[in-house]
Amino acid sequence: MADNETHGSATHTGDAAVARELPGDLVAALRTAASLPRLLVASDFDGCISPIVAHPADARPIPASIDALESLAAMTSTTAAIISGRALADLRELSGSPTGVHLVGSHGSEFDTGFALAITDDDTALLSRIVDELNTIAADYEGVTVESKPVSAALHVRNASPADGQAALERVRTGAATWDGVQSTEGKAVIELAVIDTDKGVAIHTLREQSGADAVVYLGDDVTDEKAFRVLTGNDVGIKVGDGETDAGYRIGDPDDVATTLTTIAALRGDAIASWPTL
Ligand SMILES: O=P(O)(O)OC[C@H]1O[C@H](O[C@H]2O[C@H](CO)[C@@H](O)[C@H](O)[C@H]2O)[C@H](O)[C@@H](O)[C@@H]1O
Repeated sequence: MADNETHGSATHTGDAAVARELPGDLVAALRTAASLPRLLVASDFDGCISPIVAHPADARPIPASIDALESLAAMTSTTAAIISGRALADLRELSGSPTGVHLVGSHGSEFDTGFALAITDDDTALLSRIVDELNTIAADYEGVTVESKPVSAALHVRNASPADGQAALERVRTGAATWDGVQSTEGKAVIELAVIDTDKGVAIHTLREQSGADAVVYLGDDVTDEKAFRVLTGNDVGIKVGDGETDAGYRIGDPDDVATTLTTIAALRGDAIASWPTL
C-alpha cells in the first residue's frame, strides 16, 4: 500500500525540466519501466487527466497531460491509452481524441472495436429500467442528475445538498442496485449501475497483450481504478491520485501531478530510446 510521503525530487530527467516534485521512489520506478523494450502508459480520465468539476460535460483535460500522452504514443515500442468510466463517444470528444492514443470507455469495456462483452436484449431492457428508476429518484432532489451511457447509468449527487445527495444514493443502493444482473459501483459523488461486468483490469490485460508491454504504468484516482492496480505486477507502476485506500504502489496528489508524471515518463522514455544502440 502506498503512503503519502514524498521522497526526494525529480527536477530533471535528462534535459527535460519537470514542473513539480515527484516522490523519488516513484521516479526510480518510472525510470526502470521506461528503460524496458516495450512500454504501456495508461491513465484514467476524470480526476487524473481532467480535474474534477461540478458538471461532467464541463470536464477538460490538462493540455500537458495530453501532450505527454501524444509524445509517448509517437515513440517506438511505446503505447499510450486513456481508460475511462465515460462512454467512449464522450471520452473521444472531451479528450480531443489525442493522436495515436488508445481510448477505452465504459470502465474498460468499450473499445474502438466494440464492447468486450456482448450486450443482449435483456441487458438493454434492464438498462432502460435502470434509467427510468434513476430519473424518478433524481426528480425528487434538486441538483441530482442522471448520466446515461451505453451499458450503465450514473446518478450524480455532486450538486445536491449533502442530505439530499445521501438520500438519493441510499434509494439507489437499496433499490435498483440490488436488482438481478445489476453491477453497482460508487465513485466520486456518484453511484453507477451497469448491466455488464466492467473491469479496468481486463482492459489493462487486453492492452498489455496487444502491445506486448514489458511494463505498464497506470494512473487512477477512483474506486474502479483499483481493479487496474490489482493486475499490475513485476516492473509495472501503479499510481494512485489523491486520497483513499489503494492497492497502487505509489501515490501523487492531483491532476497537476499527473501532468508532471506523464511528462516525466515521456522524458525518461525518450532518453532511454535515445540510448539504445542503432542496428
Ligand atoms: O474513469 P473516469 O475517467 O475517472 O470516469 C469516472 C466518472 O467520471 C465522471 O464523473 C466524475 O467526474 C465528473 C467531472 O469532473 C464529476 O462531476 C463527477 O462528480 C465525478 O463522479 C463521469 O461523469 C462518469 O461517467 C465516469 O464514470
